Amino acid sequence: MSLSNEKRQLPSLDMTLLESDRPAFIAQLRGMLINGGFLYLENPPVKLDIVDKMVDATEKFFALPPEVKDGVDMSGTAHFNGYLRKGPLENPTREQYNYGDEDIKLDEGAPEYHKIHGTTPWPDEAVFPGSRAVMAEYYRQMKQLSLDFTQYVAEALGLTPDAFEPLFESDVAKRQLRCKLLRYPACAPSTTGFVPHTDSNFLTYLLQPSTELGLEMHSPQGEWYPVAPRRGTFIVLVGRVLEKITHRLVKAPLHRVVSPTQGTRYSVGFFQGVSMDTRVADTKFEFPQQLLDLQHEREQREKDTTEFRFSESDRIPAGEAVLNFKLRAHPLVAYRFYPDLFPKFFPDGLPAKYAGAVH
Ligand SMILES: O=C(O)CCC(=O)C(=O)O
Ligand SMILES: [Fe+2]
Repeated sequence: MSLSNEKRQLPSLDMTLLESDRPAFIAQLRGMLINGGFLYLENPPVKLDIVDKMVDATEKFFALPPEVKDGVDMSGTAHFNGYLRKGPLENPTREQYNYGDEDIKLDEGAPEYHKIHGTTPWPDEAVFPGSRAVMAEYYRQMKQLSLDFTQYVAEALGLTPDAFEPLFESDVAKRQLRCKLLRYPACAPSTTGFVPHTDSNFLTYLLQPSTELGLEMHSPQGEWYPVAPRRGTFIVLVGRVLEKITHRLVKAPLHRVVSPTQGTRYSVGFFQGVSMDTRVADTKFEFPQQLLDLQHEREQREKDTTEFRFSESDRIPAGEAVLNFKLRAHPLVAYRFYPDLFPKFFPDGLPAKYAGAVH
């Protein structure tokens, strides 16, 4: 039977429980990971003062003149950081800005896919005063949350807290983390702001600062339902890497964004990926039978009969899989920064619409 949206109870995990009743916190997290793969994280250690400053910085970024935003366009770097606009200048359906760790230096002889990790083009301090520092501080705090939360997830899945460490760069400074600011302007009803997808990474932490609805989850019964913004929370989502390394003990939830019809919706995503060199299909974890039983019950209930299989992209290093995906999506970056790989993805050369950009 399908639930009407009014009756739908969305999973919510209070981080203060970690101190007062850790076993209860871990048990609740376990249930939410196995059944649903997403949750509202209440009372996170990242406090409202930095969150509010981050939201202010996000709004200020998108309010910059188009030529400033174009000056930090993603197509100007090899690292998939910077500004990206979907749709025409006057009428975009989505704008986005990605940034990550600074001071990344490629090791001598590193494989080509290590280039996905690198610096971000920033607007000049003169036109964007103070905001870069705020964004760096938000990133620092989210990074710490992601390191801690990874341990809780391992524990919730019946493993030792550090069980997932081998998946990540041993040097914490080099971990695959990215922050993405999103702006969705008002559009005609039922405009798609972000197509239905599962996140490809390990875990995602979404901040939804606007009151506008937009984010929707797909229920096992096949309905889309809203996941409304709640002040002071993050929405944590399981990504496909976590789904795969657990052989689907947890599942990455399908979600989408419907554009607002009035007002502007902002969202800030913090994306935690595994090491560029991790081959997802080579990982091996032993989960307690009691948890595998819960997985089985979920699969029965949801009539989920598809067999778990790794795909070809799980057998290559995770960074290479990310690069392959991104190069297809960003022909100009492929052309400018990955000339050896470019012909593999674009045997007929640059698509015509980019011709003007390379002369
Ligand atoms: O706009 C949002 O809140 C979600 C965006 C999203 O799903 C993504 O960037 O993967
Ligand atoms: Fe997503």
